Amino acid sequence: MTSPITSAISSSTVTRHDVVQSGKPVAPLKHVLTLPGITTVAALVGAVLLWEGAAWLLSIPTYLLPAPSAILGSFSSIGFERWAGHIAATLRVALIGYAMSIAIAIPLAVFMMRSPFLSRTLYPLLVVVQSTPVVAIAPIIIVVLGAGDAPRIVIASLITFFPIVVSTATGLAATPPELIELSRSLRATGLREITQIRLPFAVPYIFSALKISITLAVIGAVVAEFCASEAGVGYFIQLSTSLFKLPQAWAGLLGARRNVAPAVSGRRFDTEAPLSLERAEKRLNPPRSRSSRAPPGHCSSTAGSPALTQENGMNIQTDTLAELAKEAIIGGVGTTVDREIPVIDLADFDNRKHEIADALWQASVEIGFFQVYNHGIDQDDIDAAFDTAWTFFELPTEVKAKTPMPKGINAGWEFKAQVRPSTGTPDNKESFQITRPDMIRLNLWPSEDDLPTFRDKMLRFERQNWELGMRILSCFALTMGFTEDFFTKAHDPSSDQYQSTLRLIHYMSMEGAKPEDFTSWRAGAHSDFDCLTILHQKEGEGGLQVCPGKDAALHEWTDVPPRKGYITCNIGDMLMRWSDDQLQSTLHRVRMPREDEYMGRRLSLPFFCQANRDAIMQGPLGKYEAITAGEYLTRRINANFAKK
Ligand SMILES: O=C(O)CCC(=O)C(=O)O
Ligand SMILES: [Fe+2]
Repeated sequence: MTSPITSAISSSTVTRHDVVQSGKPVAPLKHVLTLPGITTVAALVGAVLLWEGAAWLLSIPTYLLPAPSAILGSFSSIGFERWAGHIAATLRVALIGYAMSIAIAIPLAVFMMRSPFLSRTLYPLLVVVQSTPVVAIAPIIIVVLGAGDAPRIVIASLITFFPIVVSTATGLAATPPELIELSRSLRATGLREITQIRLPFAVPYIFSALKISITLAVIGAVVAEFCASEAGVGYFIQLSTSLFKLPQAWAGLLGARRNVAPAVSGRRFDTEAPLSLERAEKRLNPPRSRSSRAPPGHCSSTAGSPALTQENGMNIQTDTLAELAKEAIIGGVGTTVDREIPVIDLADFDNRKHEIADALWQASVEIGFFQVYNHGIDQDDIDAAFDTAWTFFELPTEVKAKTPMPKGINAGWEFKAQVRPSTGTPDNKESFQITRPDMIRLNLWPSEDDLPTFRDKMLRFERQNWELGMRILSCFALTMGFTEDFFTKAHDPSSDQYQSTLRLIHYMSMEGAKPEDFTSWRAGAHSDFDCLTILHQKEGEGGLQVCPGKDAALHEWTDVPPRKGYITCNIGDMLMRWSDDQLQSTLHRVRMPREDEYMGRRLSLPFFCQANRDAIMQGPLGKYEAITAGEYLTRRINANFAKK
């Protein structure tokens, strides 16, 4: 096995460049040569030396090709103020034209996407304008608009306009249709569909066009200055050539390359300027370790291999599971409202089964969350399970890292590795997951030396939760018209296909944390993958919030405070599918503590009743295509955990 620490902690500071297979450091020279820009600078210096040598050896006349040293000489003879004046003039024209173009092109693309009529009418006109060489129409525009900056700004704007309109329209139209359907089913307004779904999805397309257009804007400005101007780099080059001052013309050309282009694009070699396009793109569209972005025009995903992208705090996924689409559009903070969470008494279960089944059904159809009491698990057993869980989290990192969670598997230890599709940031937590067959198959139990009796205690608690889960699920089976043991058979614990999971979660203490740490989530908004979740929490360690389906578009969240003696339960996506969407798998999340709340560590122990791998899930109405619980779960896990 590779070092457990490096394989378990995905955000390790050790990079592949630093270590080769043998573990020895990479040779320093090789390291230097791989530094970005070094080889480019070396090639540039070589080319300049060759040019200089050729100019002297072959005695090339200065008016044909001046030597680099002659160009350098004219640079210094021109004077800084003159340079700065010409560069500023070109910059001003290029940037105003570029900004004007963006201000018109993006709204126009939105209108064209909304109106096929407008699109059919305007698109051919745009193609005609684009295919007319700007050099050809520049003199006409100058005649029409007269002297001053106006004609030059229009020319810079015209040349940049087409790529921005076309790319933006393409990005807006490429939004996955299931996301649009989902937003409409959540009654999102047209404006919200554009601003929160289509535009964020189009961000990479728009930025590709902006990057191309920024250099086009400089070309447009310089071309316009060739035709009519009294300042600017184009004017300076034109003037220098007409006076046969070729080294000066070359200096003007290199000055434009060296100063104008990087200034407008915000890039100087590999260093980012504070206002660069790339920085802006990263802000709107932060790359993440596990996201795989398709370049504009390429759709990268196939069913079963989810690809995630994040746009403006909202994740867009290309896996076709509708549940992922639901999670993807609910990353924001939203507001908090009070709602009643149903409370159900499970006492005298066998005699009251039908009454309990009705109460469970009603709660699950309406909100998908409920709390049960008289549930049959002793409070002492629950308290003991929390204590045992803490003995695991207290272990030194290197001991926990002996049992790391393998890729695509719901078992073992992970540290801040779960990135929710809703937020795109890792949950602020660590967890240890117990999925019985995987623990043996992949040797994921902590050893008895490291943690005596842990395994036995956790297995006992796992079994108690399974029993409670099956009791509740048998009520749903009754109401759905299945045999009472339908779900118990689908969660058969004696099968090697068993994949129900007991999860021990430790949310880090926020005592003394910086204000910015409170902007992340302990657990980002999600719906559970399973049939039913049985969630043990400790009184005083709140933070769980739910956002029921019909109100999801309003982003209204409700706190569900833990109460001693009550276990919070919720329907998961497997059961929602299996019931043809009659039962609600509700979005929920764990927020950071508020100022007046307990700031210490938070523990929770959810048990996820996940149907066995070989169970085929399909509801009586066949609303969803049949899928095995094994495939379903793998796809959901892969959409949540970093690829290793
Ligand atoms: O810790 C909690 O209260 C909720 C955890 C949760 O929702 C989950 O792990 O799916
Ligand atoms: Fe959950």
